Amino acid sequence: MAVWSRAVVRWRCRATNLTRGFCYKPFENNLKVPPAAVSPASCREAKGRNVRWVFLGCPGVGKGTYAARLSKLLGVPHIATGDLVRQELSSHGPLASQLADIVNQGQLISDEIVIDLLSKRLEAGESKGETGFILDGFPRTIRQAEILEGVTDIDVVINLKLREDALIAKCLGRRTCSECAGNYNVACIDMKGEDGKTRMYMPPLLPPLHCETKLIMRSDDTENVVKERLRIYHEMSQPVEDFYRMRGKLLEFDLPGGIPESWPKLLQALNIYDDEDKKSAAA
Ligand SMILES: Nc1ncnc2c1ncn2[C@@H]1O[C@H](COP(=O)(O)OP(=O)(O)O)[C@@H](O)[C@H]1O
Repeated sequence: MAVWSRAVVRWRCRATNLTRGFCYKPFENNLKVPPAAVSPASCREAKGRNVRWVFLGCPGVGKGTYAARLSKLLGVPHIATGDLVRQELSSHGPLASQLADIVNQGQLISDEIVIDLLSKRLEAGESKGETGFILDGFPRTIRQAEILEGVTDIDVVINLKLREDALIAKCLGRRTCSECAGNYNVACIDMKGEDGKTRMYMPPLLPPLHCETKLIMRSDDTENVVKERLRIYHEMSQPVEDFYRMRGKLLEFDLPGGIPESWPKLLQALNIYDDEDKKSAAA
């Protein structure tokens, strides 16, 4: 059976399991802010819900950062297709050299391959008893969105937004510790509010001393490749925003600044209230 058919069959089988225990009602409107699916909840209550959330947004906007924080807070897996692709690249398996060229040119890998990688990850999680997920970097094409919609009920799609000059600076400032895999950002963004744009201040997220000498950059975080990824995002992935907007699932979130400023506001937008808010924002 072709990779594509196998992937879809797997998705279809999994849908039965993933939709079991589903707590949120799908939205019944197409308003800018989805109300029902994010009914107010304390962290403890929210943890009991098998959330099926998706993060959309341009490269560098912070999908990984905020998805990882929510994943920790709500106790659901954070699944980033970019990470799955990078794992495949570092495995030096049969797909690796084919994928390396595509990723390093800032292009998207085929829907078939990405769905196959994601299906395997979901299957592995399912066998460990995982329910719910926060997807980051998927879907990125209308075809991917249609497949996902066909197999599970996504509750909320969080569309993170940031001005383009800040996105480029953030991608170029990204660093990962080669030892502990911690993610940091050495860029200090302080952009003036010209041409109707609001001032944007994002402090760097510096590594601890013991990571400083072990920092590496992603091979696709060079200026030309970042610009190409942004172009591809506008062409291929922006229509996905409309796909979810029309279904009343899109929660637009303009990042007001760095993590300390944005995190509490994101929780507020998601209707999650947390006595520990201030503590977690500062962490
Ligand atoms: N859903 C997807 N569809 C196609 N390609 C993907 C997908 N997710 C990740 N990739 C590939 O992996 C690369 C890295 O993804 P990611 O880490 O999410 O990057 P970004 O910082 O651009 O959001 C992408 O540029 C693309 O080549």
